[in-house]
Amino acid sequence: MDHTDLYINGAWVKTDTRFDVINPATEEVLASVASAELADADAALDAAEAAMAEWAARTPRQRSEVLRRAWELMTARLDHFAHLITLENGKAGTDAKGEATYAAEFFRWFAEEAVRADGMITHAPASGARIMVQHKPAGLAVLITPWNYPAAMGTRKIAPALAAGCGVIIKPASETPLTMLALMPLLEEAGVPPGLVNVLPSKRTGALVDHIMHDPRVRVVSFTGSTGVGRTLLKGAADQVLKPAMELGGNAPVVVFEDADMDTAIEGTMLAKMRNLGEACTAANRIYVHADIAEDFTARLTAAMSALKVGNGTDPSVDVGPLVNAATRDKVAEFVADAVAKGAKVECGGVVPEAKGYFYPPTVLSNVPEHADCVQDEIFGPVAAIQTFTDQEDVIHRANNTEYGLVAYVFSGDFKRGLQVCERLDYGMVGLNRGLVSDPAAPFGGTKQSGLGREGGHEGMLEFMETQYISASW
Ligand SMILES: O=CCCC(=O)O
Repeated sequence: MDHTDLYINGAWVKTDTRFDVINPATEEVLASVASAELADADAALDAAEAAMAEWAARTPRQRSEVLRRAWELMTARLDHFAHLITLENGKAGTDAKGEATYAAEFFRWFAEEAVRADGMITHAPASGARIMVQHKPAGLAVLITPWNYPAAMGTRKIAPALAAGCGVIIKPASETPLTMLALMPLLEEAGVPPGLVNVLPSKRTGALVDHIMHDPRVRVVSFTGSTGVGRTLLKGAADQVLKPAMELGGNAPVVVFEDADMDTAIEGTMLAKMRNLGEACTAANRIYVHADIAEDFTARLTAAMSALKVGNGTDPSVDVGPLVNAATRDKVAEFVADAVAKGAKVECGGVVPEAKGYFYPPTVLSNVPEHADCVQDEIFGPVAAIQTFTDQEDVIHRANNTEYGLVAYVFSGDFKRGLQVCERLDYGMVGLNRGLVSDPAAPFGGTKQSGLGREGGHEGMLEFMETQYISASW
């Protein structure tokens, strides 16, 4: 591996302490990576502060052109990034290429948004003073990214921060720091000045992030990961009253009505379930199928899941790679064992293979009871848990009956009915006759315990900006 050290102020910094990154398909050590300490965080903060002063003073068009170049460069190197993603995360080649493309697209989208930081000027109704509203870069941002999308969850934060004029410090997941480190030479080549983007992998995540969040120069904390860690970060952010952007857990329901087109419903459910082998906060977690079509739906979903080839993601014929680590694989196996003990039927899969690697087979469970753990919590793996319903009001209630509110999916042949149901679902995003909502041009984010703020779309850049209002007379 070429880039395994800290990246601070445009330079590679070695450390005494290092940690191993494991290939989930082979369980072998892939690389030994530098682990940042608090002094490294201080150096990164100094570098980001200095670089941001010059970067924020550039015109929006100048910032936009650097981001556009980053998109061009990454698009030309998708295979390189996809390979790295597969090596450290495990996901299959098609998933990895999809992620690399998605990741690059955030640079293009925010290159286009950088020149659209709108404002407003109007008259105060009573005093007649001019009300002038503009958006300014918020300050330094700390970005904490997860292992499930080592590239895309980083670029979804870096691109809007840079578009807004902010400097950043990234703490990538300890399981998957290599992709983010490999992105740094590309950003240099695109014209990102030294110090503006710094990457600090670390085994001391909690202490490091807490230290950074308590530096008064930091104004934004942006995190993607579990709700539990999000709550801890929010508590830490409160001390400095940081702007939080939190993309947290999900428990996505899929509702398949009796009037749904079956091909669309199967294709959409497969995508919602198996994109990223289920290791996504958007993954279908509870599949509610109308009783009249449940038998047919279950048989067809089982056939589609059974047809997927499991193996090392570097093999181009493989559809499903390993899960990221043993703990994730074991948790998935526990969810299945719990559901079966409570009455669920295994339609396919459900057995951990003997071979090396953190593999879990695509699995379909039918007759899953509402009190099964996999209905209450995020599975984060390739397990489709099917339940049935007969009444529309009942299924809306069950779909909303969770502390999470990230994404839901609805399948119905009646567009009016589908939209009416979508509007009654308490979720930040809903897919109607689609199993994919993620799009750099759309505001990604959830309600309730699924988080605060939005990434992508027009809203994404505003997370890194402060609104300033000037009351003027002239
Ligand atoms: O897992 C979280 C995000 C996935 C996505 O952006 O589609």
